[in-house]
Amino acid sequence: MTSQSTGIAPAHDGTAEPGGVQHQRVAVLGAGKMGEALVSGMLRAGKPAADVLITARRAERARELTERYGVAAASNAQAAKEADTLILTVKPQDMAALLEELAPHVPSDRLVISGAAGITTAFVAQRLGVPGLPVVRVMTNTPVLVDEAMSAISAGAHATDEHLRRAEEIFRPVGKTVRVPESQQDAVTALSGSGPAYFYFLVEAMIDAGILLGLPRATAHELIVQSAIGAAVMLRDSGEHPVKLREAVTSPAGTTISAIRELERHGVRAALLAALEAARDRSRELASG
Ligand SMILES: NC(=O)C1=CN([C@@H]2O[C@H](COP(=O)(O)OP(=O)(O)OC[C@H]3O[C@@H](n4cnc5c(N)ncnc54)[C@H](O)[C@@H]3O)[C@@H](O)[C@H]2O)C=CC1
Ligand SMILES: O=C(O)[C@@H]1CCC=N1
Repeated sequence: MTSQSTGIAPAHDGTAEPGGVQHQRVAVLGAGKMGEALVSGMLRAGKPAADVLITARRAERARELTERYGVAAASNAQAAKEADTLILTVKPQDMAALLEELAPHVPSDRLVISGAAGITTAFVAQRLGVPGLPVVRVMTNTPVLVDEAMSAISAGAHATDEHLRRAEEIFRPVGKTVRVPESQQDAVTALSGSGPAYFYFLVEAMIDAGILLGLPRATAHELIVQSAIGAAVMLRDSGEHPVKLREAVTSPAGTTISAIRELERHGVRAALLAALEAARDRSRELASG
């Protein structure tokens, strides 16, 4: 595919639009579930579709995204040439091959953002082999789809505050962002990257419990989902520690403490500690394939 066929001009660095808005072109390389969520988030946040490019392995997938969002599709090499910021959203296992394909085409003034679990900025920088190339690592999560993502952002060796700010501009409209040292990213991946899955797992188990207690599935589902939303909003908005919020539900000799005793007896807390440790360890392993 040529730039003529995408109808987009070569990359430019931060041209000021009328009104002073920075005009940066962003390419999402490997637009699967997370990549698509980011594209839709950037568009919801007001980024013009003309400033967003996607790449996909299958032509059919590229066509689907161009039709759905009005963004242009490109090859990986072309995206490297035409976008100021390259966001890599392939699976960790596909990262080495993507970087090998990109390496001859990435100019040193690009910002590369890796969103893959376990892949370090050093892994990306070493395989691209471009001296001084800024690389930022971001771990986000699927609530990016509803603008409630938790995205943790870390600078690689050559990434400056300005590069972190550019990454935040992309991820902040779709949720909350924090800056963390890269040494914490495997733990972050275990907590907030995978975190939504643990909550879904708990909700699924509690719906089953409702069935056990004789409730219709739809009723159990509605009761637990709304309780989860209510609890999440209280956690976020009250500023209270979860222990305090739990204590407020737990009446002396009441129902909640009977349930808590069973959770403790079955080692749910210990299971969560072990589970997140396993996720952290798996994140560490992913860069080695
Ligand atoms: N799913 C999740 O909850 C989260 C995922 N992540 C990370 O996001 C990344 C993507 O995950 P998903 O979106 O779930 O995976 P996905 O499989 O839906 O998307 C990856 C896409 O990359 C494409 N691809 C692979 N190699 C390519 C290449 N050389 N050129 C162009 N396209 C290529 C694949 O065809 C696929 O469409 C992973 O690295 C994962 O660790 C991060 C946070 C949360
Ligand atoms: O399960 C995974 O490997 C990805 C990374 C974080 C969430 N999902």
